[in-house]
Amino acid sequence: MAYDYPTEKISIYVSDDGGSVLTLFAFMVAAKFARHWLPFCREHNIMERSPHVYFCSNYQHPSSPHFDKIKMMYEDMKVKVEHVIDKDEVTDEYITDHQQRQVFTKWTKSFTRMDHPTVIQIILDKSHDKDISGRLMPNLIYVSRGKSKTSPHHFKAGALNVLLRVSAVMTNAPIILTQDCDMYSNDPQTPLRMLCYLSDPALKSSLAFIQFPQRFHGVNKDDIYDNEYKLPFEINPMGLDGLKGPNYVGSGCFFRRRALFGDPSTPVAPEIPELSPEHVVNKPIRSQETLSLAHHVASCNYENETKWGSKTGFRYGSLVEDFYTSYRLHCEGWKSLFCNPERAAFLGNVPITLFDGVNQCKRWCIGLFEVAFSKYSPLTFGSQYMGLLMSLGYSHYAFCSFWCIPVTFYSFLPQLTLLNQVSIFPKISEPWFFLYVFLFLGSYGQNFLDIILVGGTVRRWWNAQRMWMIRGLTCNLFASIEYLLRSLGISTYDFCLTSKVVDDEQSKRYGQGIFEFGVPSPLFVPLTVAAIINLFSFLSGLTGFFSGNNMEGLGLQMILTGFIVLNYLPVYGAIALRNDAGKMPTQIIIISTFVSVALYYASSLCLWSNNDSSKH
Ligand SMILES: O=c1ccn([C@@H]2O[C@H](COP(=O)(O)OP(=O)(O)O[C@H]3O[C@H](CO)[C@@H](O)[C@H](O)[C@H]3O)[C@@H](O)[C@H]2O)c(=O)[nH]1
Ligand SMILES: [Mn+2]
Repeated sequence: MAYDYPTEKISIYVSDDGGSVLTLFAFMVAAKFARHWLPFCREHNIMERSPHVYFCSNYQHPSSPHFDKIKMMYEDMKVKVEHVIDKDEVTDEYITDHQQRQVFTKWTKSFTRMDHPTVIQIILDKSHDKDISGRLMPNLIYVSRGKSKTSPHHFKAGALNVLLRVSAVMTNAPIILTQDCDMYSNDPQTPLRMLCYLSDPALKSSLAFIQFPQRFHGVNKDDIYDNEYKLPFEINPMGLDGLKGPNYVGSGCFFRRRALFGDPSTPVAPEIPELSPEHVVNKPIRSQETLSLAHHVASCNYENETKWGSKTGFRYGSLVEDFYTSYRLHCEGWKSLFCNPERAAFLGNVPITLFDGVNQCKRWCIGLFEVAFSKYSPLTFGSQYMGLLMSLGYSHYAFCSFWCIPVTFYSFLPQLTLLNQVSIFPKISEPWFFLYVFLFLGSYGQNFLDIILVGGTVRRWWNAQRMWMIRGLTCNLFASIEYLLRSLGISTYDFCLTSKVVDDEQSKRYGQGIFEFGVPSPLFVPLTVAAIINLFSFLSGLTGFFSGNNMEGLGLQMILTGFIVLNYLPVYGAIALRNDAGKMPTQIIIISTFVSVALYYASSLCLWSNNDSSKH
């Protein structure tokens, strides 16, 4: 709302997919505060337009009565919202007028998160609502789409399509910014940057969207979980920008509305003319007609037998609706652009526990598999419609979980054979030895350069490569198994939201750079087994060397195992040295020990019988 842009041209649609009366209440209170906040930002030319960030930051705030007053208002607003959240209901004391009471009556007894009618509430209307300086305010509209247990809701893509339709009926602006609930705008000038591109006549006809990188606040010093994901959010998009453009990453992206309705040359007409990007809205948003049409297009059955999710709007069929939508747009012939200004345009939250991080990654990997093995697979369909390089770019993501295969092999095979003193790699004297060394140094060297060149540090690189290793045995592995089970019809999956809850102890440990396990989840078993086997294998190798056994040909295995042990130091700490709530849960340690011992015996049996048969 506080962008440096004519306010009467901005409309904000807030999607509350959970349908919570508390969210609506919070926005009503926030809108009141905005009447003071917007003029305050303009007058003092403030860069931090998120009040939370502004008041938390340590900048030199002007110490004027004006500042103190607005800070007090902000605190008041916060207390009000927190109070209502604690009570878990909007009590009468907070309802100021009849109109508000009217809205809240929509939350009847039968209203649940998964089953409720549409609620659309105009909180601010740019044709009447003014701020305290007399300027008109942007539209602020709360939308909670209708839901029923019997109709599919398609997760975030479904929510975005409802916003597309409701906004078409009410205001139909040609440019749309999508923004996640856990992100905020960090630069009031962003719309101007975006307009430079979108109004360029040379680009205009085929430019579908402009993607700003996902950047984050609150990442700890060395980014222990590689939450910044520099590769997919910053490094790769720069490369893709030289082809058809970066993929959409779900947030911080400006779309041309037209791009969601057919390819650049042949528009796909929506089922009612009011939804067409060409439609000119000529009724006030509060008119009965507009409101009832808006409710209609937001209802849970509206999409039945329409092209929504297949030919128009955000596409359905993958948990990574962002990736999939931009993939289909690129196939249709649209282009995109990457805009990466020095000051982050948007900043978001990161998961602060390993469990949340790998779970988020697991959802992405499953979603990517859904694209990889769909009839629109980037390898077959993609290479036909957008060229080899672009389709390789998309395939590289779509199939990324396959990393679990080499990572699993390299985490167990050299170690188990080392424990049994069997050599599997070439000896130092053989020429093949240098191929291994070259491949290892080459891929690690490239990754190192990539990260350093975008301003990363050596420690950040180290942590990023460690997380790659950990993801191979957690999210990549489990995503592959779950995808397989789903394909066989054994299970289904869900969009597990990334946790937005803040636990003080967890935040503290995250701040200190301590790995947080804590949750007794099967996700951690392969990782723990690998940690145990690598440690024992490395120790047995060391004793072998020092006691003068014949260790010829085991050098590479020793180096690899030592490297993995070094990477797993935080895992050993979590298993043996810690006592806080974030340590490795005892169940996981016990199960993993059993599995490790079993693996060791199984491997010895295999290798002995092999040896025996080769002697015969
Ligand atoms: O059924 C749903 C599920 C999610 N959301 C919204 O989707 C957004 C992203 O959800 P979040 O839990 O924050 O997931 P992340 O893993 O952090 O999201 C990343 O991954 C998603 C794809 O899986 C992208 O859409 C996001 O933009 C990207 O930030 C949030 O605003 C949610 O409110 C819905 O509206 N309805
Ligand atoms: Mn998120």
